[in-house]
Amino acid sequence: MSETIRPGLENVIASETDISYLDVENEEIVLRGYDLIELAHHVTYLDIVGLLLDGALPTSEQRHLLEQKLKSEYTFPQQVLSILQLLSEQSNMMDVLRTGISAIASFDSELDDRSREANSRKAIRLLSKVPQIVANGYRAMMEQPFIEPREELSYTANFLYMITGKVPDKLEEAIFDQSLIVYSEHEMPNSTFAARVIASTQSDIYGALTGAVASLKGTLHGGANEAVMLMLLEAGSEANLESLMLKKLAQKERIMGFGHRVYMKKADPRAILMKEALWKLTKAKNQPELYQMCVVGEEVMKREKNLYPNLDYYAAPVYHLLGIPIELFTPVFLAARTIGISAHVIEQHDNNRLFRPRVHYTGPRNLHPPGLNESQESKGRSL
Ligand SMILES: CC(=O)SCCNC(=O)CCNC(=O)[C@H](O)C(C)(C)COP(=O)(O)OP(=O)(O)OC[C@H]1O[C@@H](n2cnc3c(N)ncnc32)[C@H](O)[C@@H]1OP(=O)(O)O
Ligand SMILES: O=C([O-])CC(=O)C(=O)O
Repeated sequence: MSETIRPGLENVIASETDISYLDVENEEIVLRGYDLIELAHHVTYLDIVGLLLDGALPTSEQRHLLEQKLKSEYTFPQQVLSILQLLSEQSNMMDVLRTGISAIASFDSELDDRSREANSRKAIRLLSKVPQIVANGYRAMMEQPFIEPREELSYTANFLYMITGKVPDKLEEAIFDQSLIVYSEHEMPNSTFAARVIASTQSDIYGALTGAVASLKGTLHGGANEAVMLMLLEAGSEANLESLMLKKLAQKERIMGFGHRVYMKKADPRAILMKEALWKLTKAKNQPELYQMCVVGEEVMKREKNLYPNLDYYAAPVYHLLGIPIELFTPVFLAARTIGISAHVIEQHDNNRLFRPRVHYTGPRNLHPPGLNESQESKGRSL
């Protein structure tokens, strides 16, 4: 057995996949052969859903059918809403989401059918229901009345509407849609790996996604977008942000929204796209200070640590300007990533090999229970 250890499985190839690939050298996120950033400029989130689920970009007729299918699954079990209401009002919204996804599993009659067709149908159901858990889970915590999806709105506009209670304008909808695209899929991050590990036991797609939620909650992963916004609000101005960052760095703290296991010394292409989106939004909403503040933060980190922003750094202020509560930034990330994770679970089930790595053991050996002489052979417990 090879004894090479890669802590954090850094650079270890864990799977074969035809879903996506981070081509760091050429600064491209490859999504089923396309450049994700190019897609984000030219297609919608629903096209990405079709691409990830069926392997090809949908025609406009197929896109329409896909949207109809999603909307036909909007019905939501009242029992799950009641479960969400029973949770503590102090709950972290990712925990609420985790509970909600776990609970809706029991209402899916195809839960234990691992066929590609059934898995695809379950992915559609999840895409219809996860945004509702995000929006109504928050309402349950805030003791606000639940909100119903509106079928006359696009899938994306409805998601934002259910969160904010306000129908977004065209720019807000387009920028939110772009954010869902860039969050939709990213090769083998911790959450996707967690989902694939779970799916590799032949467990179901809901369980795999539930595990992925727990993974994404952490601040070294999806939780960073919320931490970024809290930092920006704490600073409140360009000058304060610089001094806050310098103080954190002097205390050897990590600055959320910077660095990345795969890109690390290169720009995250998605952050560049969200930076452009932030510029457009701050201009439309006449709030240039927020954009300027983020640019200063980026410059400080480049100068001090030679680190680049990741997607979470620029998605955070974008979500803030779209009126999304900070506690929902990471749940929205998960909702967008539901399609990517579903594609990975389907691929895992289609071509499965159980994940079961080994360890390099560093603990003691040859210990014996008290009272047993080292030279005596263990004869087992006499009962
Ligand atoms: C969409 C996403 O999920 S993207 C990730 C979102 N997460 C964050 O933004 C959290 C902040 N960033 C980080 O903690 C890291 O960059 C990670 C976890 C994303 C990647 O980390 P790793 O690949 O494990 O890199 P590692 O921890 O080895 O860092 C390498 C060096 O860069 C430093 N570093 C990395 N990121 C940061 C940061 N955000 N702030 C300060 N220093 C950092 C580390 O301290 C380390 O320095 P050292 O060699 O002097 O000890
Ligand atoms: O790729 C990663 O490790 C984290 C990330 O950026 C993502 O999941 O979008």
